[in-house]
This record gives sequence, C-alpha cells and structure tokens, in this order.
Amino acid sequence: MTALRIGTRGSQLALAQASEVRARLMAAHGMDEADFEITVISTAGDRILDRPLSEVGGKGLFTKEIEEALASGRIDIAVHSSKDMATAIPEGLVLAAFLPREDVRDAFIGRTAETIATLPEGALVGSASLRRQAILKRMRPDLRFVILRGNVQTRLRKLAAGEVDATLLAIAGLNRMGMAEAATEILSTEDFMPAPGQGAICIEARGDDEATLAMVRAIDDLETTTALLAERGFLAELDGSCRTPIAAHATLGANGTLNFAGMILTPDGTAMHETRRTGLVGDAASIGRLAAQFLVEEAGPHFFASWNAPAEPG
Ligand SMILES: NCc1[nH]cc(CCC(=O)O)c1CC(=O)O
Repeated sequence: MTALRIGTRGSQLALAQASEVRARLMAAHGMDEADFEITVISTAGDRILDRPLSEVGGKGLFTKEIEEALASGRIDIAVHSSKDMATAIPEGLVLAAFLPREDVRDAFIGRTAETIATLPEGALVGSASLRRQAILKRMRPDLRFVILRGNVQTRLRKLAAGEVDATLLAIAGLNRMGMAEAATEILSTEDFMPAPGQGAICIEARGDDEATLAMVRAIDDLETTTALLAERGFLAELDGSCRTPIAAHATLGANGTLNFAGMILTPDGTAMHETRRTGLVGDAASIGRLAAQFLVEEAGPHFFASWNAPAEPG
C-alpha cells in the first residue's frame, strides 16, 4: 500500500502532534512507521511573527496552506491544534476525528515571580492571545503587555532572555513537548477559562476519501468530539471574530449530560460576560450556540461596538 501522507506545520509541537496521530493509527490498525509520510508545510502564522494574531487574520493563519495541500491531494490528512481552527471548514474538507484531549488548562510561566499574584506591580507579560491578556488584565490591571509570538520554544527563549517577566502557555503543548516543568503556576479552568478547543488535536481529511475517513475515525474520541461540538458551536455563533476574547470549556457529566462554560470579554478586561449551563450530550452544538446568543444579548451592542469596529483606513 502507498504511505498515508500526514500534513503538519514544522514546529516541535506540531511534529509531536503528528507523531501522536501516527502512533494512534499504528496501534489501531497494526501499521508501522513505514506506512506514513510526514509532510511539513509552512503557514503564514509561522512566518509573520511581529504582529498579534488578531491583526494578521486570526484563525486560519496556521491552517490555510495545509488545507490547500489536503484539498489538492498532496497530503491525505492534516493534523491541527483544534484551538487554531476556524469554525468554517473549506468546502470538501471535514474534521474527521478528535484525539483524547490533553490537559485543557493554561500555565503561567514566570521569570521574576512564580505566580500571577506575586508578579511585581507593572510587570511585563508577553502574550499574543487576546483571551489571555483580557483575563489577566481583569486579575491584575496594573500589568503591562507585549506581543510575544513564535513557537513555544522561541517564546520560552525570549522569556529566559529577560524580554518579559512572564508568559502564559497551554499545558497541553508543554506536555506534548516534554516541557511540563516550565510551568510555574497551573491555572484552574475556573480562574482562567481556556480557549475553545484548547488541548485537543484534530484530524482533517477530504470528505470524499472514504478509505482514509474510515481509518481515521477509528481513533476518534467521542468525549472530546462532543465537548468540541459545544465549544465550536459557541465560537461559530460569536462569528469567530478574531478580535473578541473568547473562552469556552465543555466537559461530560454523569448520565449523558454536558457541562458548558463560556465567556466573552473586552480586550482591556474591564467587561466580562459568562454563562454556565448543563444539557444533554446530543444537544452539544446547540448548547454552545445558545450560550453564545445569550451572552451576545446580555452584553448588548455597545459591548462589541466600543472596540470591535473596523480600523479606519490609513
Ligand atoms: N496558537 C498556538 C497554539 N495552538 C495550540 C497550542 C497549545 C496546544 C493545544 O492547545 O492543543 C498553542 C500554543 C499555546 O497556546 O501555548
């Protein structure tokens, strides 16, 4: 048989995710490494490193070139961090599987202090994430922020070099790279709600490639897929506006229930709206969508209008 071609970004985290997918497919189907070919594809998100994600196009930035390779048949599957995926998937492509979720929480990584609470007044925090900045500003309005982009190692190097006092990273990424010890404080999902999809690897394939779809669906994790339906439903209803700090976290409860939490904030952290609700797993997507509609209504038009207006030309 011809090798299954896996498309991925080239960062250490992306390669670790592709290896995990390969290992799970090998275990499920009795295949070995020779049955796979890992193809590294560079994305705009890997090349543009000096501006916040929200300015250069947000979601899609880490996926477009990979999706083009998939659609054109240069690769058979694409492996992504679900957090980086837009809610609209290009025509002809499908999210065929989600792997069992890693730790969904964020970690604080401090150089001059080990915890958020003990950071010195006015400390400089590096992050390109509007969500992390907004949540942190609520907790510590005195902190200053600078955009810190690049892959996880680059960011940790900039931190170690003293460019910033602290940064925040997903524990999932640190764990996958064997760098869990970098975290100086683990942030609970209650204090620091994660991004929709955080910690979940997804596999994208062509919707008409039945053989590949069957192979990949064998490693799908139903619990993660269900949680992601709710979180991505929430994100889709908020229109995935890349300038809206959005957080969401769904977990499965007893007796077929799903617990959902969603939050929207203004980028300066001064306004925040949050909802928590429980429903049935079969309604996962609509639980997320209704939660978003509720928050949009509660927040009111001024919440978005004040800061989400398109930039003036020039
Ligand atoms: N946008 C970068 C990105 N996309 C996914 C992860 C972490 C791994 C995950 O959430 O699955 C990261 C780095 C980070 O936020 O620390």
